[in-house]
Amino acid sequence: MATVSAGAKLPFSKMHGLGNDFVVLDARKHPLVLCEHQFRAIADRRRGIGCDQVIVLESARHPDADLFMRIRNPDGSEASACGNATRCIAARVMGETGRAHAVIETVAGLLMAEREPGGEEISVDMGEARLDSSDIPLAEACNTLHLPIALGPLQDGVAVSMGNPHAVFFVPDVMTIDLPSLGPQLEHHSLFPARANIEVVQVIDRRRLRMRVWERGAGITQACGSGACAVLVAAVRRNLTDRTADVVLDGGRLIIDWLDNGHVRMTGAWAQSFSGEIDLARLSDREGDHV
Ligand SMILES: N[C@H](CCC[C@H](N)C(=O)O)C(=O)O
Repeated sequence: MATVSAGAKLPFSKMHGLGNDFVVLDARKHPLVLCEHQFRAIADRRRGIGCDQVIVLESARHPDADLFMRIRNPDGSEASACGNATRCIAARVMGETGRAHAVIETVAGLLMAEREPGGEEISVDMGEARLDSSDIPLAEACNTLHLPIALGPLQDGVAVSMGNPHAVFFVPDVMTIDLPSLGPQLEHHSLFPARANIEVVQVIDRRRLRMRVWERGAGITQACGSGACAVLVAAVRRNLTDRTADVVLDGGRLIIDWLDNGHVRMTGAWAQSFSGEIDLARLSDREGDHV
């Protein structure tokens, strides 16, 4: 793959799902190799464009897929799943093809997406929820329904993988939890060798959950699609909700279904914000540099 010359100007588009925002780079025609520090610089809200994840569109590897979606967190780490971005990219593919469905290939596998009647919302089959310690992954074999860690008000969590690791903690009121302090401590807990996305959730009733999230490699975001899937699965495993529920995040509502085949379907809105060009020569990872 050709690396991007320092003087390159990169076209991008901004999209978001419930306020979880993305810089989208289209490398389907011209392969793109960016260094970790360039991803960090692009995602930086002070020195770069600013986003929760940088999404790179690549040519599909799988014959059934429309494209391959690569996901990078603001810290430069690569993630295997991003529910909100999957809805945005699926909507973009549907706009390009005129079809009401799309197949998005990710590191975690093929994701099937459909446009809902009315077109405002997209449903994505996010694949199977994985529940075994080794699949999360956890550093030791344990009961993923009752994690052996406690930090202040966050205790007795539930681990779920949606292709990326999540630790879900049930609390009486999500607005009382000091996520900026507790989130990073748990993200980096020794039980999570690949770190973890941390969700706090309160049960409103058997069809409604309220959650907030500290995302691995990103911090607090307005919404986390894979996290909402993990929260619903955890609540069903604890017999706190039905297998379909509204999950209300800071940025809005997702409908999550844990299907009989073990897959999790997520339905929600998406949005295109604006587009522009990134002048890579001006992006720098040095603290204090300004674009
Ligand atoms: N921070 C996540 C990736 C983004 C997930 C989130 N934005 C979503 O919508 O699922 C991770 O490292 O696994």
